[in-house]
Amino acid sequence: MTKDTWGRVQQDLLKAVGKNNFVTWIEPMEFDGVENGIARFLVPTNFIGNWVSRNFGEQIQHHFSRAGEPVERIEFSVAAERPAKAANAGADDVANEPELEHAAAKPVMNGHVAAYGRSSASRQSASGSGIELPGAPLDKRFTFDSFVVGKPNELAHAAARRVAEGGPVSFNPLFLYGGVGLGKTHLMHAIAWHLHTTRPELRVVYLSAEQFMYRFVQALRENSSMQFKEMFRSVDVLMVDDVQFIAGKDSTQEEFFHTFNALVDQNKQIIISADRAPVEIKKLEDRIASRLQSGLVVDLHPTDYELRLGILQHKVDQYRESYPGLRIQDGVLEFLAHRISTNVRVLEGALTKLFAFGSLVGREITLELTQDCLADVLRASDRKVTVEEIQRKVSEHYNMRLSDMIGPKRHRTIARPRQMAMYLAKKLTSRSLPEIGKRFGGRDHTTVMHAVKRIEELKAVDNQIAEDLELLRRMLEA
Ligand SMILES: Nc1ncnc2c1ncn2[C@@H]1O[C@H](COP(=O)(O)OP(=O)(O)OP(=O)(O)O)[C@@H](O)[C@H]1O
Repeated sequence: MTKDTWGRVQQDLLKAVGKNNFVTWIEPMEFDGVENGIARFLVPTNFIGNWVSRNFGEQIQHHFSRAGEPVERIEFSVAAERPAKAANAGADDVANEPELEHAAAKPVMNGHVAAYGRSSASRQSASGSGIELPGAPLDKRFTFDSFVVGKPNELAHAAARRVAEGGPVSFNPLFLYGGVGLGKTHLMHAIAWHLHTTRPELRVVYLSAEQFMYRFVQALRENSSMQFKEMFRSVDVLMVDDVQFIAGKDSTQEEFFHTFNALVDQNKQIIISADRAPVEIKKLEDRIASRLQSGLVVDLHPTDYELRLGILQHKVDQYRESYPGLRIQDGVLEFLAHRISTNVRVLEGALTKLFAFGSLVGREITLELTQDCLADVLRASDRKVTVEEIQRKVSEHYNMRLSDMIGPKRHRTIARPRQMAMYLAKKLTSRSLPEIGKRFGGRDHTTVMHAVKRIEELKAVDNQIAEDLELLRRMLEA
């Protein structure tokens, strides 16, 4: 058995698994020979070894047989750490992002330390290297207790709780995604607070992807990339918010990728959030997208009426503790939950404004007062997308008749856009499945459910559909 055989096997694998997979998974493996039917490889991390074994093991065996060297088993061992990256890496990321130039050059504020569990002296020192653990401050209000659970967020909440409660790592990473203001950051902070109380010995770091990049670029400028690596690799739980930010920033992505692998390898928990699913993040390297999907991916759906009402009631209860005299007329919260369906942040803002106004004028908050005080917010949320608008835009886009959206035709050229319109209706409006079904010619809610699931599957594999959806979404939300 010679290295040439491995060369041939590699060529076959390249054809079989495609260039991206090949570069990400196969190329980093160093062939170490075959002995007694066992092919041995050195890999940079356990994570890569496990992944290759699970996903490409059989193919590798198959191609060895074809090359005349049958192997019964493949074994991986971890090679020594790779040399540090070139010192000028990362410069492009900043150059691509001119407004960051200034910020990246600034030292990261001390106030941004969010490492828990050690005394402040040891907090300063990750693995004894005299470096500060990075992180953003946590919002005291963002706890599990203050997170209201409803249908649209129950899965994300359950997953976050499971991670916070610890135990054997069952899904890593946890990837949370959803539209603006739906509670991603709140859930991440809640995990951090929970861990802080229950397992104070853990080093938990929460930061935005943007801060990750600042730190990285700063480390490169100061020639301290080794400390940077050590620092991030010494944490027990890493949370990175708004990861879509690193899309298109090549060196930061690369560094993030290595940090990610190193932590997963040590069975450390990673929690990531983004405004969309990994495959939908443009300019994110495939290998990163595939790793981000390798754990549990859950989305926070747009809120429904019940959840909004629950959140409002929760806020009112909290507010009552400080202002016992607060009086709200029946129906006001229902009115707000019905009228403001954009996102929770807007809903909260509206309520705060209303409370402030109510306490200023010292009166009961009536429906009339609400309408006066929140006229601008209510007008803005009137501009929300309707199912009818979605049907119109999708039919225009696919050059079909609007009547076919609600008609009985089942040909794919009509059925597929109809499914896409149902999917968009579910994602962009607060209508329930039966309500959407009704607007599509009285179809059953299971038909809508099936459409949503089908489109979800298709957009992961069909670029055209993913792009069309993105375009339509942008036009509708404009
Ligand atoms: N289910 C919920 N219960 C209580 N408050 C919530 C809930 N969901 C969101 N909020 C509140 O709404 C506000 C926005 O939430 P958050 O910042 O977590 O959103 P996000 O998804 O991270 O948004 P962005 O994409 O803008 O970062 C916060 O004040 C948060 O406390």
